[in-house]
Amino acid sequence: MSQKSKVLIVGCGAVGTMCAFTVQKSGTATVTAILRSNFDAVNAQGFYIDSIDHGTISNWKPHSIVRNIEDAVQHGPFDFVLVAMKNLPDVYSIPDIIRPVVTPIVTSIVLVQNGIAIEQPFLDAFPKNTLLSGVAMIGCELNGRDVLHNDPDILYIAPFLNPQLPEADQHDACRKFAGMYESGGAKCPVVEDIVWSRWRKLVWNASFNTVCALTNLDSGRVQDAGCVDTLIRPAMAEIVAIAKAANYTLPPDILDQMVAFTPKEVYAKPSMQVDAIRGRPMEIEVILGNPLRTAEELGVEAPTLSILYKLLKARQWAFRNLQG
Ligand SMILES: NC(=O)C1=CN([C@@H]2O[C@H](COP(=O)(O)OP(=O)(O)OC[C@H]3O[C@@H](n4cnc5c(N)ncnc54)[C@H](OP(=O)(O)O)[C@@H]3O)[C@@H](O)[C@H]2O)C=CC1
Ligand SMILES: CC(C)(CO)C(=O)C(=O)O
Repeated sequence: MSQKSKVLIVGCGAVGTMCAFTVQKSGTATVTAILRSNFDAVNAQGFYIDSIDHGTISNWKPHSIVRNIEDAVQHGPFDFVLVAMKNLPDVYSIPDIIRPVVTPIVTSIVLVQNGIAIEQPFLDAFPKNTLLSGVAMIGCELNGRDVLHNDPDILYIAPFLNPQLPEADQHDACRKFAGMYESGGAKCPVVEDIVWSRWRKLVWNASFNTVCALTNLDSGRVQDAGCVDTLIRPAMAEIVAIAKAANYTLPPDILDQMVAFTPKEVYAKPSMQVDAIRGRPMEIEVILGNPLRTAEELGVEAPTLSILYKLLKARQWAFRNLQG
């Protein structure tokens, strides 16, 4: 019998908990999760998960839970360190945070995060480790120990190739992770071009996430309010133009696809709106800052994204300076 993989979840929020659940359900891994604000609640009663993929599960716990990175070290060395924290390079350095649990050669780092151009800091910090880049098409929210998972989990994944390691080993690690994820009951397609997948998802995140966060209207009400034509489609079109200038061509009907992917009656709150409601830092840099920097380098006009970016930065300033 082959040995179980050791998996550590850093960022066991909405997405991280669903990843932890899926990996543990596969029966092929032992899962350690770092919990912070909800450690005591989960330690006492476990998570309550209401999942469109897995059904209703009460009192679920990862194999081990710990309070911080230092306490996680004893459960390693890890084969996979799955990062599902918010990607906030303006607030913290994730490579610095995970460094104690990344063993050279042994550990593959798996990013399950939104945004574009998020991989390079990890390649720079960990030249001896495989990096897997994952784009999650999931919808979920965590409140305390309660997870509502209402949009099926499809995790597109690929190695973000590290030129210092044999390519075959990186593909092997990716296939191993994807196999584990699929046997846990979710979808995990290995794709050719993960950067293209990131641009594709960014079309939604840079428009719906940002406008919902700024207006505090969910994905249905923001459409009732008329924002699709005034803000959302213009923002989407600018992402498509920046991607094209960067040599990533998206399908001609991508705007219609993304709007159709968002039925009004679902009334979902995108993750950035959830952060805005909670007064937490938002992923402004990886969702708007990075594409805007690419636009500037490549000479693409992006007036709508630029205004959304400035407004979100001001909103974030208010969280930090007026709300403590
Ligand atoms: N929610 C969704 O539907 C989707 C989200 N995504 C992306 O997935 C990623 C995760 O999002 P989401 O799950 O919504 O985020 P959450 O805010 O629900 O979860 C983030 C978690 O990270 C934890 N955390 C923060 N800092 C640290 C740290 N230093 N060490 C350990 N844990 C830490 C937080 O703990 P605590 O709360 O205790 O501070 C929290 O549990 C983001 O990039 C998001 O854009 C992608 C697709 C869909
Ligand atoms: C598109 C969506 C809602 C879920 O896939 C998302 O990415 C988010 O909330 O940030």
